[in-house]
Amino acid sequence: MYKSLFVHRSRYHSISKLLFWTLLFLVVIFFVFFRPPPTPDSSRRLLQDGPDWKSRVLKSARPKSGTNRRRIVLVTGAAGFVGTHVSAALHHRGDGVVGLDNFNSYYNPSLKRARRALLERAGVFVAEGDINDAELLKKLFGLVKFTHVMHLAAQAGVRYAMENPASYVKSNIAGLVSVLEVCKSANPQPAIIWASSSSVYGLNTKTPFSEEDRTDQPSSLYAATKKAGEEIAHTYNHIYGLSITGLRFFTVYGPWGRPDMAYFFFTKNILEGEKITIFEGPDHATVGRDFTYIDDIVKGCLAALDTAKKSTGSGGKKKGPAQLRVFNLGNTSPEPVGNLVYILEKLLRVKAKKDVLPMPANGDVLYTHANISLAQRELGYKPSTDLKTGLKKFVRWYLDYYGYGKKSSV
Ligand SMILES: O=C(O)[C@H]1O[C@H](OP(=O)(O)OP(=O)(O)OC[C@H]2O[C@@H](n3ccc(=O)[nH]c3=O)[C@H](O)[C@@H]2O)[C@H](O)[C@@H](O)[C@@H]1O
Repeated sequence: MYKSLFVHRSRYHSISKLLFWTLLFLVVIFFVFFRPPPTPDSSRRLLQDGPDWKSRVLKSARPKSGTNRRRIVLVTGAAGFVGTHVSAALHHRGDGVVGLDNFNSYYNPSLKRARRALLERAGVFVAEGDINDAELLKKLFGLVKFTHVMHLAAQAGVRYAMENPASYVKSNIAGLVSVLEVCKSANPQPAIIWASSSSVYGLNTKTPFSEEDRTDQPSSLYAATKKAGEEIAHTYNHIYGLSITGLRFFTVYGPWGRPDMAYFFFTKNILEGEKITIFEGPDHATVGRDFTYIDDIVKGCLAALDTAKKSTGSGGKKKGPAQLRVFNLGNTSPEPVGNLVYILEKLLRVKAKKDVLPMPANGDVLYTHANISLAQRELGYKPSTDLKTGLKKFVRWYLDYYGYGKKSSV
């Protein structure tokens, strides 16, 4: 009996040994042959460690020689619509500019790459990376003493917030905090100008919207994250002495624009003979927007930067009260969405196939209209492009960029 038990045990041992070695063999094979490829983050980090990356950052950050410009600006979201235009304008006047963008796929990143190519041809380097990457931000601030941060990176779009709410929290709240954290610890601290939104007025019915009006009734998660951003700005200003200016943009449009916006995809659909939907409010109320042309917005951004006072703290310590501002940047001449479509039809010489439908409960608001007196007074902001002129410039760019023929009136 002992013998049979012994035989049984030794057989048991050899089976478990065999199992053990087979398992080990499989694990080794898995790691050698099926190891996951490096994540985009780690391969990006390799790029960021190269000497070429550093020298490109430093070169781009240098203000134009022969001018007395001293400003060195970090532009986040530099490959975005507003970011590209603002970076180009800052560089053009001689400021040092370093861009940062994560090239996410909210809309076709090839448009973002094309914008980056445009900037790089002009001499602006756009580093690839995320505003939530604290290590990357530290590295940039370690290399360059930024005087200003133009924080334009964000998850944009009102209606997409219902599809992907987490992306709004990640970019517009966590991302903003990450940028403010690196700014507060910098020595000297930069002044910050950042993109808020007209959507913070939410269900406010008092028009035109003034900075003093209530903004505690956001109608979309997008608006709520922008409103949260304004409160977060207050906190960092209060605790750390950061100089912060928030800009409430009103439906910005123009060349190199965002394909998720109505004027952009209406143009595409009209040209391709696809239907477009025009929303209307209860009792057939007209839906309207204070559409604002990109060049006017750029002027407003630069004026905000030029009038920003220095932050008062350094290395995470406040030394005194600092500037905290918020401005409407709109056109102050709202237009019904139907009018936008009418102008596009004329410019494209194509009749749109339209459906007029009640506005779904998707976070949209009925109407926006900016009171811009404060920006006029403090920034000298004076928008000068009407919707027809602005759309003409947009359509000209669109036809050229997407390679359409000449069948239009522009
Ligand atoms: O002002 C702002 O702060 C916001 O402006 C735009 O948001 P929105 O004004 O909703 O711009 P679009 O998405 O281009 O819509 C423009 C108008 O077209 C209407 N629309 C949109 C889509 C559609 O299929 N049909 C339609 O009639 C909307 O109701 C809205 O009145 C931007 O997308 C936001 O990122 C920005 O923050």
